[in-house]
Amino acid sequence: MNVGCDDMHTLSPRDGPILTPHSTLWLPDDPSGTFARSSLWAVHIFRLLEPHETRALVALALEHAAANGWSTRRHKHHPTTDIAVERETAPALHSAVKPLVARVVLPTLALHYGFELCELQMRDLFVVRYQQGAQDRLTPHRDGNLLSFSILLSDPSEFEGGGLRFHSLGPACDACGGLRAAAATCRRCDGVGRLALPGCGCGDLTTHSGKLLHEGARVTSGTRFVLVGFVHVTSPEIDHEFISHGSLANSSAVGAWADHECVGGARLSPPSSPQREMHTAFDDETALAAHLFGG
Ligand SMILES: O=C(O)CCC(=O)C(=O)O
Ligand SMILES: [Fe+2]
Repeated sequence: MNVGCDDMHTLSPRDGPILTPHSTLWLPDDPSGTFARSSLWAVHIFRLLEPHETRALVALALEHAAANGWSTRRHKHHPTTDIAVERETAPALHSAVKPLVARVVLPTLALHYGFELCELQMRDLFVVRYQQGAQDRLTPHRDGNLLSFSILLSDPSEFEGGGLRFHSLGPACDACGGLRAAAATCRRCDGVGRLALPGCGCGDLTTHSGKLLHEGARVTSGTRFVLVGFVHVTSPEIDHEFISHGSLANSSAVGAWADHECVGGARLSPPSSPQREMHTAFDDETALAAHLFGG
Protein backbone atom coordinates (compact mmCIF):
# COMPACT_ATOMS: atom_id res chain seq x y z
CA MET A 1 0.00 0.00 0.00
CA ASN A 2 1.24 3.44 -0.75
CA VAL A 3 -0.46 6.29 1.05
CA GLY A 4 0.52 9.57 -0.57
CA CYS A 5 0.14 13.14 0.66
CA ASP A 6 -3.37 13.58 -0.71
CA ASP A 7 -4.60 10.50 1.09
CA MET A 8 -3.47 12.03 4.37
CA HIS A 9 -6.61 14.07 4.46
CA THR A 10 -8.40 10.80 5.05
CA LEU A 11 -6.78 10.79 8.51
CA SER A 12 -9.66 12.65 10.04
CA PRO A 13 -10.24 12.92 13.77
CA ARG A 14 -13.65 11.71 14.85
CA ASP A 15 -14.60 14.77 16.87
CA GLY A 16 -13.08 17.73 15.03
CA PRO A 17 -9.83 19.52 15.60
CA ILE A 18 -9.89 19.78 19.41
CA LEU A 19 -10.87 16.52 20.99
CA THR A 20 -12.92 15.81 24.09
CA PRO A 21 -11.77 12.81 26.14
CA HIS A 22 -14.04 9.80 26.47
CA SER A 23 -12.15 8.78 29.64
CA THR A 24 -10.00 10.61 32.15
CA LEU A 25 -8.09 9.15 35.08
CA TRP A 26 -6.54 11.32 37.79
CA LEU A 27 -3.72 10.69 40.16
CA PRO A 28 -5.14 10.53 43.67
CA ASP A 29 -4.85 13.70 45.72
CA ASP A 30 -1.68 14.18 47.74
CA PRO A 31 -2.64 13.03 51.27
CA SER A 32 -0.08 15.40 52.78
CA GLY A 33 -1.68 18.34 50.95
CA THR A 34 1.72 19.52 49.69
CA PHE A 35 0.74 19.40 46.04
CA ALA A 36 -2.47 20.79 44.65
CA ARG A 37 -4.05 18.86 41.82
CA SER A 38 -2.79 20.08 38.45
CA SER A 39 -3.95 19.42 34.91
CA LEU A 40 -0.73 17.42 34.56
CA TRP A 41 -2.16 14.81 36.90
CA ALA A 42 -4.74 13.75 34.33
CA VAL A 43 -4.44 10.97 31.78
CA HIS A 44 -6.98 11.44 28.98
CA ILE A 45 -8.15 9.03 26.30
CA PHE A 46 -9.76 10.37 23.12
CA ARG A 47 -11.22 8.71 20.06
CA LEU A 48 -9.06 9.77 17.14
CA LEU A 49 -8.66 7.46 14.14
CA GLU A 50 -10.90 5.02 12.33
CA PRO A 51 -9.73 1.40 11.88
CA HIS A 52 -9.00 1.87 8.17
CA GLU A 53 -6.74 4.79 9.11
CA THR A 54 -4.80 2.84 11.72
CA ARG A 55 -4.46 -0.03 9.25
CA ALA A 56 -3.02 2.37 6.66
CA LEU A 57 -0.47 3.64 9.20
CA VAL A 58 0.54 0.12 10.23
CA ALA A 59 0.93 -0.81 6.56
CA LEU A 60 3.23 2.17 6.06
CA ALA A 61 5.26 1.19 9.12
CA LEU A 62 5.57 -2.42 7.94
CA GLU A 63 6.56 -1.25 4.46
CA HIS A 64 9.25 0.89 6.02
CA ALA A 65 10.41 -1.93 8.30
CA ALA A 66 10.57 -4.41 5.40
CA ALA A 67 13.04 -2.13 3.65
CA ASN A 68 14.94 -0.69 6.63
CA GLY A 69 14.29 -2.91 9.62
CA TRP A 70 13.16 -1.86 13.08
CA SER A 71 15.44 0.24 15.19
CA THR A 72 16.26 -0.74 18.79
CA ARG A 73 18.89 1.84 19.66
CA ARG A 74 17.21 5.19 19.33
CA HIS A 75 16.75 5.73 23.05
CA LYS A 76 19.61 5.45 25.49
CA HIS A 77 17.40 4.43 28.38
CA HIS A 78 14.41 2.15 27.94
CA PRO A 79 14.81 1.67 24.17
CA THR A 80 11.79 0.63 22.15
CA THR A 81 11.64 -1.42 18.95
CA ASP A 82 10.57 1.43 16.71
CA ILE A 83 10.61 3.50 13.55
CA ALA A 84 11.32 7.21 13.81
CA VAL A 85 8.67 9.22 12.00
CA GLU A 86 11.07 11.64 10.32
CA ARG A 87 10.83 13.40 6.98
CA GLU A 88 14.28 12.28 5.79
CA THR A 89 14.16 8.62 6.80
CA ALA A 90 10.46 7.72 6.68
CA PRO A 91 8.84 10.26 4.33
CA ALA A 92 5.59 8.39 3.68
CA LEU A 93 4.91 7.82 7.38
CA HIS A 94 5.95 11.36 8.17
CA SER A 95 3.61 12.96 5.68
CA ALA A 96 0.80 10.70 6.89
CA VAL A 97 1.21 11.54 10.54
CA LYS A 98 2.54 15.08 10.74
CA PRO A 99 -0.64 16.97 9.70
CA LEU A 100 -2.69 14.98 12.19
CA VAL A 101 -0.25 15.69 14.99
CA ALA A 102 0.07 19.39 14.14
CA ARG A 103 -3.63 20.08 13.61
CA VAL A 104 -5.23 17.81 16.16
CA VAL A 105 -2.94 16.14 18.69
CA LEU A 106 -0.84 19.15 19.73
CA PRO A 107 -3.79 21.58 19.97
CA THR A 108 -5.64 18.97 22.05
CA LEU A 109 -2.63 18.56 24.36
CA ALA A 110 -2.25 22.34 24.69
CA LEU A 111 -5.87 22.84 25.63
CA HIS A 112 -6.19 19.98 28.11
CA TYR A 113 -2.88 20.62 29.88
CA GLY A 114 -3.28 24.41 29.92
CA PHE A 115 -0.47 25.53 27.60
CA GLU A 116 -0.28 27.74 24.54
CA LEU A 117 0.11 25.79 21.32
CA CYS A 118 3.25 27.75 20.51
CA GLU A 119 4.78 26.52 23.80
CA LEU A 120 4.78 22.92 22.53
CA GLN A 121 7.47 21.32 20.38
CA MET A 122 7.55 17.77 19.06
CA ARG A 123 10.78 16.15 20.20
CA ASP A 124 10.30 12.57 19.07
CA LEU A 125 7.63 10.75 17.10
CA PHE A 126 7.90 7.02 16.50
CA VAL A 127 5.96 3.85 15.79
CA VAL A 128 6.60 1.17 18.41
CA ARG A 129 6.16 -2.57 18.02
CA TYR A 130 5.55 -4.88 20.97
CA GLN A 131 5.50 -8.51 20.02
CA GLN A 132 5.53 -11.77 21.88
CA GLY A 133 8.90 -13.41 21.19
CA ALA A 134 10.56 -10.05 20.45
CA GLN A 135 10.42 -6.89 22.58
CA ASP A 136 7.18 -7.50 24.39
CA ARG A 137 7.20 -4.74 27.03
CA LEU A 138 8.81 -1.48 28.07
CA THR A 139 10.02 -1.39 31.66
CA PRO A 140 8.91 1.35 34.09
CA HIS A 141 10.22 4.78 33.19
CA ARG A 142 9.45 8.45 32.89
CA ASP A 143 9.79 10.15 29.53
CA GLY A 144 12.35 12.86 28.88
CA ASN A 145 9.73 15.53 28.10
CA LEU A 146 6.84 16.94 30.04
CA LEU A 147 4.03 15.71 27.77
CA SER A 148 3.61 12.42 25.94
CA PHE A 149 0.98 10.86 23.77
CA SER A 150 0.34 7.50 22.20
CA ILE A 151 -2.10 6.35 19.53
CA LEU A 152 -3.05 2.69 19.54
CA LEU A 153 -2.66 1.44 15.97
CA SER A 154 -3.70 -2.18 16.62
CA ASP A 155 -7.10 -3.55 17.34
CA PRO A 156 -7.25 -4.94 20.90
CA SER A 157 -8.31 -8.30 19.35
CA GLU A 158 -4.86 -8.53 17.72
CA PHE A 159 -2.91 -8.90 20.97
CA GLU A 160 -3.24 -10.03 24.55
CA GLY A 161 -1.76 -8.21 27.53
CA GLY A 162 -0.04 -4.97 26.59
CA GLY A 163 -1.25 -1.40 27.12
CA LEU A 164 0.00 1.72 28.79
CA ARG A 165 0.31 1.09 32.51
CA PHE A 166 0.79 3.78 35.13
CA HIS A 167 2.14 3.04 38.57
CA SER A 168 -0.05 5.54 40.38
CA LEU A 169 -3.36 5.29 38.56
CA GLY A 170 -5.50 2.71 36.86
CA PRO A 171 -7.31 -0.39 38.10
CA ALA A 172 -5.76 -2.65 40.74
CA CYS A 173 -4.43 -5.93 39.37
CA ASP A 174 -7.24 -8.47 39.31
CA ALA A 175 -4.81 -11.35 40.05
CA CYS A 176 -2.93 -10.05 43.13
CA GLY A 177 -5.36 -7.36 44.23
CA GLY A 178 -2.66 -4.71 43.94
CA LEU A 179 -1.35 -5.40 47.42
CA ARG A 180 2.35 -4.67 47.55
CA ALA A 181 3.44 -8.02 49.03
CA ALA A 182 1.35 -10.10 46.62
CA ALA A 183 2.20 -7.92 43.61
CA ALA A 184 5.93 -8.49 44.05
CA THR A 185 5.70 -11.95 42.48
CA CYS A 186 2.61 -11.41 40.33
CA ARG A 187 3.16 -12.32 36.67
CA ARG A 188 -0.03 -10.64 35.54
CA CYS A 189 1.01 -7.14 36.62
CA ASP A 190 4.82 -7.66 36.66
CA GLY A 191 4.95 -6.42 40.23
CA VAL A 192 3.20 -3.10 39.59
CA GLY A 193 -0.06 -3.98 41.32
CA ARG A 194 -2.09 -2.28 38.60
CA LEU A 195 -3.46 -3.11 35.18
CA ALA A 196 -2.97 -1.14 31.98
CA LEU A 197 -5.40 1.68 31.22
CA PRO A 198 -8.81 0.27 30.48
CA GLY A 199 -10.95 1.45 27.59
CA CYS A 200 -8.25 2.27 25.06
CA GLY A 201 -9.60 1.23 21.66
CA CYS A 202 -8.03 0.99 18.25
CA GLY A 203 -7.20 4.50 17.02
CA ASP A 204 -7.55 6.06 20.48
CA LEU A 205 -5.18 8.81 21.57
CA THR A 206 -3.88 8.71 25.15
CA THR A 207 -2.25 11.84 26.56
CA HIS A 208 -0.30 12.18 29.80
CA SER A 209 2.58 13.86 31.49
CA GLY A 210 5.70 11.91 30.60
CA LYS A 211 6.78 12.44 34.20
CA LEU A 212 4.22 9.99 35.53
CA LEU A 213 5.94 6.67 36.08
CA HIS A 214 4.62 4.33 33.40
CA GLU A 215 5.47 1.38 31.20
CA GLY A 216 4.39 -0.60 28.18
CA ALA A 217 2.80 -3.67 29.75
CA ARG A 218 3.92 -7.07 28.48
CA VAL A 219 2.22 -8.35 25.33
CA THR A 220 1.59 -12.05 25.94
CA SER A 221 0.43 -12.92 22.42
CA GLY A 222 0.12 -11.14 19.09
CA THR A 223 1.49 -7.73 18.19
CA ARG A 224 0.67 -4.27 19.49
CA PHE A 225 1.64 -1.20 17.44
CA VAL A 226 1.50 2.31 18.91
CA LEU A 227 2.50 5.70 17.64
CA VAL A 228 4.26 7.55 20.46
CA GLY A 229 5.11 11.24 20.67
CA PHE A 230 7.26 13.18 23.15
CA VAL A 231 6.44 16.86 23.47
CA HIS A 232 8.69 19.48 25.01
CA VAL A 233 7.00 22.40 26.75
CA THR A 234 8.72 25.77 26.73
CA SER A 235 6.31 27.52 29.09
CA PRO A 236 7.92 29.80 31.70
CA GLU A 237 5.52 28.16 34.17
CA ILE A 238 7.57 24.97 34.00
CA ASP A 239 10.52 24.36 36.26
CA HIS A 240 12.77 22.71 33.72
CA GLU A 241 15.70 22.10 35.99
CA PHE A 242 13.42 20.12 38.22
CA ILE A 243 11.62 18.06 35.61
CA SER A 244 14.56 17.31 33.35
CA HIS A 245 16.55 15.87 36.20
CA GLY A 246 17.93 12.61 34.79
CA SER A 247 16.96 10.47 37.70
CA LEU A 248 13.33 11.48 37.32
CA ALA A 249 13.25 10.76 33.61
CA ASN A 250 15.05 7.46 33.70
CA SER A 251 14.56 5.96 37.10
CA SER A 252 13.05 2.50 37.28
CA ALA A 253 12.60 2.72 41.03
CA VAL A 254 8.96 2.68 42.02
CA GLY A 255 8.52 5.32 44.69
CA ALA A 256 5.19 5.81 46.37
CA TRP A 257 4.83 9.54 45.89
CA ALA A 258 7.66 10.13 43.45
CA ASP A 259 5.22 10.54 40.59
CA HIS A 260 3.11 13.04 42.38
CA GLU A 261 6.08 15.02 43.53
CA CYS A 262 7.69 15.47 40.19
CA VAL A 263 4.47 16.33 38.42
CA GLY A 264 3.13 18.51 41.20
CA GLY A 265 6.39 20.40 41.33
CA ALA A 266 6.67 20.78 37.59
CA ARG A 267 4.14 23.55 37.40
CA LEU A 268 4.79 26.65 39.44
CA SER A 269 1.47 28.34 38.87
CA PRO A 270 -2.05 26.93 38.63
CA PRO A 271 -3.26 25.68 35.25
CA SER A 272 -5.36 28.05 33.20
CA SER A 273 -8.98 27.34 32.56
CA PRO A 274 -9.45 24.72 29.85
CA GLN A 275 -12.13 26.99 28.40
CA ARG A 276 -9.72 29.74 27.43
CA GLU A 277 -9.15 30.57 23.79
CA MET A 278 -6.29 29.00 21.94
CA HIS A 279 -3.62 31.50 21.17
CA THR A 280 -0.95 31.16 18.60
CA ALA A 281 1.61 33.61 17.32
CA PHE A 282 1.56 31.88 13.94
CA ASP A 283 -0.85 33.03 11.31
CA ASP A 284 -0.49 30.21 8.86
CA GLU A 285 -0.44 26.48 9.35
CA THR A 286 2.83 25.92 7.55
CA ALA A 287 4.74 28.28 9.82
CA LEU A 288 3.05 26.77 12.84
CA ALA A 289 3.85 23.22 11.75
CA ALA A 290 7.47 24.23 11.07
CA HIS A 291 7.72 25.65 14.58
CA LEU A 292 6.05 22.70 16.26
CA PHE A 293 8.31 20.25 14.47
CA GLY A 294 11.45 22.32 14.78
CA GLY A 295 11.82 23.25 11.08
O1 LIG B 1 3.44 1.17 25.10
C1 LIG B 1 3.02 2.27 25.40
O2 LIG B 1 1.87 2.61 25.18
C2 LIG B 1 3.95 3.22 26.12
C3 LIG B 1 5.18 3.59 25.36
C4 LIG B 1 6.06 4.49 26.15
O3 LIG B 1 5.84 4.75 27.29
C5 LIG B 1 7.24 5.09 25.53
O4 LIG B 1 7.56 4.76 24.37
O5 LIG B 1 7.89 5.92 26.18
FE1 LIG C 1 7.05 6.41 27.98
